[in-house]
Amino acid sequence: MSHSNIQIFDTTLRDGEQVPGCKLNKEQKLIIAERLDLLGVDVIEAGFPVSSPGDFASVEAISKIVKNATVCGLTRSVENDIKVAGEALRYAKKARIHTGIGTSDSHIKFKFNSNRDAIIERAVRAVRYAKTFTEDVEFYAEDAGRTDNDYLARVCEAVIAAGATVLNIPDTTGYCLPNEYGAKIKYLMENVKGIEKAILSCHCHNDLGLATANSIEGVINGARQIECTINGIGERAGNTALEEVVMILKQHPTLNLDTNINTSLLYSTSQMVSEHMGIYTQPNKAIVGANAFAHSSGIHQDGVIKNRETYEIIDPKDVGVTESAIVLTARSGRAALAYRAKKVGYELTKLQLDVVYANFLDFADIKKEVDDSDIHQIIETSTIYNQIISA
Ligand SMILES: CC(=O)SCCNC(=O)CCNC(=O)[C@H](O)C(C)(C)COP(=O)(O)OP(=O)(O)OC[C@H]1O[C@@H](n2cnc3c(N)ncnc32)[C@H](O)[C@@H]1OP(=O)(O)O
Ligand SMILES: CC(C)C(=O)C(=O)O
Repeated sequence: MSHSNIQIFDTTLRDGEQVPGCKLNKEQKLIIAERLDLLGVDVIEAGFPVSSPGDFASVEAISKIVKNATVCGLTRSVENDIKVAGEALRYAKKARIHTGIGTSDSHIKFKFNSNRDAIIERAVRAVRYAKTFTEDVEFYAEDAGRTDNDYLARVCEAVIAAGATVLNIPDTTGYCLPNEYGAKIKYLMENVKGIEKAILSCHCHNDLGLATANSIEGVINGARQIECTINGIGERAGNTALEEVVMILKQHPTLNLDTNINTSLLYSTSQMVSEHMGIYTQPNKAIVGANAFAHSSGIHQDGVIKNRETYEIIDPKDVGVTESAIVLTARSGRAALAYRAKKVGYELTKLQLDVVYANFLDFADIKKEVDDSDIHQIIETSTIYNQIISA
């Protein structure tokens, strides 16, 4: 079976930048946009042009420099938002306007004090107007996760008829269970007239820690685009993490789903975004966290030294990490100590290792991590040091 391509829509510069305290200036946005283009994302959501003169200028500047990806600007279903986005995107080689409106009963009642039919009319008007600036118009049905499927299908049909080519089905509040989100996508694939003229997109939030799982269920059920951010940053608990969905699809070839991402740039891109945004990445973060390829317990270390695959499903080089780390702690065993001692120049016999290991445990019990200089000290202060160096 041939593989289907999943489009990666990166929204680090838009939804990612909605994180409190992580303002980026134009220069930083340009650096990140260039890197995303190199990484191989298909779409860069560069900002929300009507929101401020600074964001307009950033989207315009990004449009001028991006070579391969489509550059996208977000709008509400408001004529002036769309006009301003069209202007900001006018230099892009490939431009997309992303417009939309809330479709859940909660949004319709409380945000818009409106009704279902009127919301469809506003959606259609927005898409038609966006089409006067670019052929590539994506529509988001905000809070689709809590929108009932029949009405959502009606919205989708109406905006496809108006010319939308991508239908974004956001789980805006991160509410859906993976099977529910997958079933929603399946329902739309099976019940929306004209669905063959558009692709469905997953935009999932992480309020319950399900953003990645939901996005994967979405593409398994027929969606062909995932909206995500580097390190999963984004509004509240964040968005689907780009590095996670990309590596899931790569590590599970039986899903027959591919992306265009150059995965060897994932780690350095994560570091770059974290530095510019001033947002620290948790050490246990999947794929790009400092501990993602670090082993500190003896049984695991022994396995990894014998064969990396015993405890690693990803080759660190595939994501741009040079090598796995064997971290020495009080939970480490002899195999790990011998491995690290060899790296700093000591080839220990089995007998020598037993003696040095006893010394090591005293040391490790009072230190969080035993480093290279500690290893020298442990060996130099051991009773058999002379025997080790004369060998
Ligand atoms: C789920 C998401 O992530 S959506 C994107 C969220 N990102 C942002 O909001 C960042 C950019 N936003 C902004 O800069 C500002 O909110 C602006 C410029 C868009 C609007 O600012 P203001 O005009 O001052 O409005 P404010 O933000 O207070 O309220 C939002 C208004 O937009 C309306 N609105 C919200 N979403 C939509 C939509 N998709 N389509 C049409 N109108 C909408 C609200 O109903 C409200 O209108 P009201 O004042 O008539 O009640
Ligand atoms: C604007 C839309 C796509 C969004 O960010 C959401 O619904 O979470």
